[in-house]
Amino acid sequence: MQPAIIRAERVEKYYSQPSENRIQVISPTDLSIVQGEIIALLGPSGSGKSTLLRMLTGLSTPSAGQVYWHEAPIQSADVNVSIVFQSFALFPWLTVLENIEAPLKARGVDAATRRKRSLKILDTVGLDGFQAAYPKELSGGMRQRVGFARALVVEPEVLFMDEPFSALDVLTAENLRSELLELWHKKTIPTKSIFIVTHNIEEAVLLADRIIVLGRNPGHIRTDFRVNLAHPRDRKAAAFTQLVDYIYKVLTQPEAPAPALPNINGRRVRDQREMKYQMLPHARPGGIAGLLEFLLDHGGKSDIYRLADDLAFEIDDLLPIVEAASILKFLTVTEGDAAITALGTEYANAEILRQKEIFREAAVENVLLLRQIVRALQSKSDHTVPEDFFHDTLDEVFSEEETIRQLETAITWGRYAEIFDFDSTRRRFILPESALAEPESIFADAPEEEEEKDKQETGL
Ligand SMILES: Nc1ncnc2c1ncn2[C@@H]1O[C@H](COP(=O)(O)OP(=O)(O)OP(=O)(O)O)[C@@H](O)[C@H]1O
Repeated sequence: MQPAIIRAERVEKYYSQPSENRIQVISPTDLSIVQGEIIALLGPSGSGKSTLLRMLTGLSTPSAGQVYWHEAPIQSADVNVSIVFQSFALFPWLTVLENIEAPLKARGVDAATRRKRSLKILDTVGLDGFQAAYPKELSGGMRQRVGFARALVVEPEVLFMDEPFSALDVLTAENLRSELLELWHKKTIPTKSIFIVTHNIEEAVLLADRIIVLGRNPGHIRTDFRVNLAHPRDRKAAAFTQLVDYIYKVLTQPEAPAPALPNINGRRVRDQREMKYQMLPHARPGGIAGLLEFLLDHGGKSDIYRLADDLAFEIDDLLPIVEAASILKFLTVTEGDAAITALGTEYANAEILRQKEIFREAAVENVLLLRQIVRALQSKSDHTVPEDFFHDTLDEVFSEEETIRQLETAITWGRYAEIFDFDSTRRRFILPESALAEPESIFADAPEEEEEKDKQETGL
């Protein structure tokens, strides 16, 4: 799976009651927020949506389990999130501009920078001209714009919203929703993920890339699925109403197991919790070769943090390279140590052409996406396949942004190792002449057996 920005592992929440000992509000729950997605959290009143949101932001500590921020325990991490509340939660005694500046002031940002950043975001959310107004002079919609501006001014990595539109009239809510989507899709805001709690099923289907529905007594995830509909979404489209109906069914049958996910446009909607698709780390073959050569020159084994220091790499830049080398079985990682394997040693010592050959065999054997590309190319009489074909498969598992990155990495690896050619004008994969001569040689086992095994492992 894709690395999580925030990951909740078996989190639970209990509250003490004067009459009883305690009540459980959330039962053990796993949930990850990854880059590039808008998640909508739906559920009946009292199912624990706000409680879960507060734990994911680090505002509230789970009674059991742990929340991680970039894999570090959230309580000790430098968390960069903001929350937009239903009630706007503005300071009535401060002007619009001062309200927006407040979180920057709390973070110790100097006055000149505060002013500059606040004016810029004020402009982005359509509040120019209102900087000197007080909240009570504003309509609900304008107040919530201030709420958005105040949340966005700190450039949060994850933007949380707790029913942000439910105190607004229908038209104002619609207007703000589409403006938010525009900021997100045009990347006007650097926010990497949005998590929105809502009661409104249509709002969830309009906005979200992924929808989670909670059940109650105690709160638990009943369904968690990806919404693969292009934007702008049409409320009247069959696929849209099918999803709305499905969620409605889940919510109105609280005691029954969640009904089966529907088929949308001929494809079954996937439960996110079933997804086991391999995530390709974004490393270049040159980087992998460089790492192996360095390891070989330094005794073949090293602590990964030490390695980052020695190479003057940020750990976050080194980890994908280590992971890629590990997927290819060029090295093994145990207890924080990376150790080069016999295959890795052979690769590091080989001449360029032999290196490509070793990489090709390792990549096709160990990387599912590359295997699927080769298989598709071999099955086509013209030995070409459009990129879109794989885009659609990956889209079921990854966000749009990650899907593009997965394909970019696969193309880089495939081209380097001469597994396939890629026509970047027509966005098509092409089987090279050399593979055509020996079509089966690229698979260790018979293709059908391998294909069956891949399907069983990934469900795709
Ligand atoms: N501080 C608290 N002390 C005791 N119980 C609490 C506390 N906060 C929340 N609860 C209880 O936890 C349960 C979940 O509350 P929460 O507000 O998270 O649900 P919700 O799904 O967000 O509800 P709503 O949709 O009505 O906002 C409710 O039964 C609520 O009464």
